[in-house]
Amino acid sequence: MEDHAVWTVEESRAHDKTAQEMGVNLLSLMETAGARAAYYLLPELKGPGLIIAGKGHNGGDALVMARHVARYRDVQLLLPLGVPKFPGAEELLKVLQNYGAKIVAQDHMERAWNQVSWIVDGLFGTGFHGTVEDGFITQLWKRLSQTENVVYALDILSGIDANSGSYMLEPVYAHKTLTFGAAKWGHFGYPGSRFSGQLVILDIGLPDLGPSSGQWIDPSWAKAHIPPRDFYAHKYRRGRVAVIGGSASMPGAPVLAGLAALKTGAGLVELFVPSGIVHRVQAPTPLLVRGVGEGGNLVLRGEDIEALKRADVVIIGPGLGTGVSPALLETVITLGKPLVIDADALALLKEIAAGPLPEGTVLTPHSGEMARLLGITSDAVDAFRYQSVKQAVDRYRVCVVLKGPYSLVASERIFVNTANTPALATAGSGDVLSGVIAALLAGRYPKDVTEMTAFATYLHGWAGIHAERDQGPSVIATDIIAALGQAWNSIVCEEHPPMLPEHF
Ligand SMILES: NC(=O)C1=CN([C@@H]2O[C@H](COP(=O)(O)OP(=O)(O)OC[C@H]3O[C@@H](n4cnc5c(N)ncnc54)[C@H](OP(=O)(O)O)[C@@H]3O)[C@@H](O)[C@H]2O)[C@@H](O)CC1
Ligand SMILES: Nc1ncnc2c1ncn2[C@@H]1O[C@H](COP(=O)(O)OP(=O)(O)O)[C@@H](O)[C@H]1O
Ligand SMILES: [K+]
Repeated sequence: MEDHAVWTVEESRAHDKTAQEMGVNLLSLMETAGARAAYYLLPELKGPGLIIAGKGHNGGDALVMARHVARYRDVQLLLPLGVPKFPGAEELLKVLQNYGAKIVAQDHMERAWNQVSWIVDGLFGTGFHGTVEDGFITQLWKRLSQTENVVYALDILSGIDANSGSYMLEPVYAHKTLTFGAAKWGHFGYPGSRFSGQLVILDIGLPDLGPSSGQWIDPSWAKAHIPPRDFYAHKYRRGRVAVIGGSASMPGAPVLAGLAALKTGAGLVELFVPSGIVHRVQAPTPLLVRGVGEGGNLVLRGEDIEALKRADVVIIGPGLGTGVSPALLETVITLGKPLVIDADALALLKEIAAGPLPEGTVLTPHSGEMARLLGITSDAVDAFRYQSVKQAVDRYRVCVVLKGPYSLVASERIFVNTANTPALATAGSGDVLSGVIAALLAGRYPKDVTEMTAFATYLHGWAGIHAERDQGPSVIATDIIAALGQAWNSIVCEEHPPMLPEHF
């Protein structure tokens, strides 16, 4: 059984259906889900509480949970959509009342609210779709958004679309989400991830259906994917990275990418920047710097191309600026080297004829760059991150990283980066990521590009976490580079990043 899977709604239903075909009846699936949620939560449920149950199976889980919790706590049950519709629901309701749980009438909701200290949301789960028209539910969610009580969500906070993370109701911040079988894409999408709180994955004995659409990165997975080191390597064997970028207004970006690549373990890094800015990037660093073209124009000459051919991986984009001809990218593609296409080079990609990109290439767009690649708005990318990254993989047939909190690293399967901190939201942080990815891909060991890139995003995330531990809110991109050493250590020690999903 895959331990760290992420499922679509369809995958979740397939597990449910197969379990039933194998002879586990629906009521016993709900029994396991509701009981596991109850006994996980009981130690932290202080005083009386309110459980909200909907009319589908998420409501069924809530009814089971209510019965188990009622043995130890005062439980009130709210049924905003009436009695659940599945066979056996009436009996579940009777039994939980026998155990002492009380059903609250809708017009007594306010009184019940004032008597409780925790609330469990079992209104909608993976079956939620569309918008909410029901006036009472809208009012209930408004009330919930203002509550100071602790809110727990069963499977997924009601109103979050489990395939995307888009959300339709008033903002409600769950303290924890107890999800069944595996995480869902909606837990990592936007704004779903904001409202889910700590994600707890409860094993409810569903069958193993093989590899899923993706997985979240777990510390043990990361440790197992630390690239091996050759004790006898010399700098030319550790991997050679070229960075093409820089412009009068952004001379620092290729330097950040280059330093990050060196610090991640590339043996040698050479920057290819417009001749006119060479003097501005020759800081006292171990980077080689080559001026290319005339003044501010970045045009590759024959000798530059020969130099580029010596690289194992070429990063193109950091600080490139907008006035560059798409022919530059076309030329670099003809080298056939694995590329990390970042920042302004992603805009060039949209303009060139769509031929196949070199094997081993990685695209690293943030939402805005992804929006331009796909010809949609960045709001649409944010609302459908899982779908957007899949679309980009289908179009370009290479590994694509959709950056942002819970970055998605995708090819056929999708990895979710679990090492996150807002400290990474600082100018140049993306340049650092492109350097980290390129250095890991340039290392000469057997590798899967998507797995290595997923590892790179996790390492970069950990560097951000350490930079924040050292610098508090004053992290800048060079602090992230400086913290890469500590980041490796955290991975070796299988340290847990903040808000890592828990598994029970
Ligand atoms: N995966 C597994 O193996 C297991 C899964 N389990 C649990 O099952 C859950 C999925 O159950 P589910 O399919 O019954 O859907 P659920 O989320 O309860 O809601 C459906 C109801 O909501 C309604 N509804 C929807 N949108 C609406 C709207 N906008 N406004 C108003 N109403 C709306 C919808 O109405 P309809 O669309 O049919 O008119 C229907 O009545 C899953 O999250 C997990 O908790 C466990 O029990 C055990 C194993
Ligand atoms: N709130 C956040 N949580 C986690 N990671 C973040 C957050 N904000 C930004 N990041 C990460 O920081 C990097 C920012 O990249 P990018 O936007 O390209 O920055 P820049 O263009 O300034 O270099 C990405 O790796 C992104 O995933
Ligand atoms: K729910």
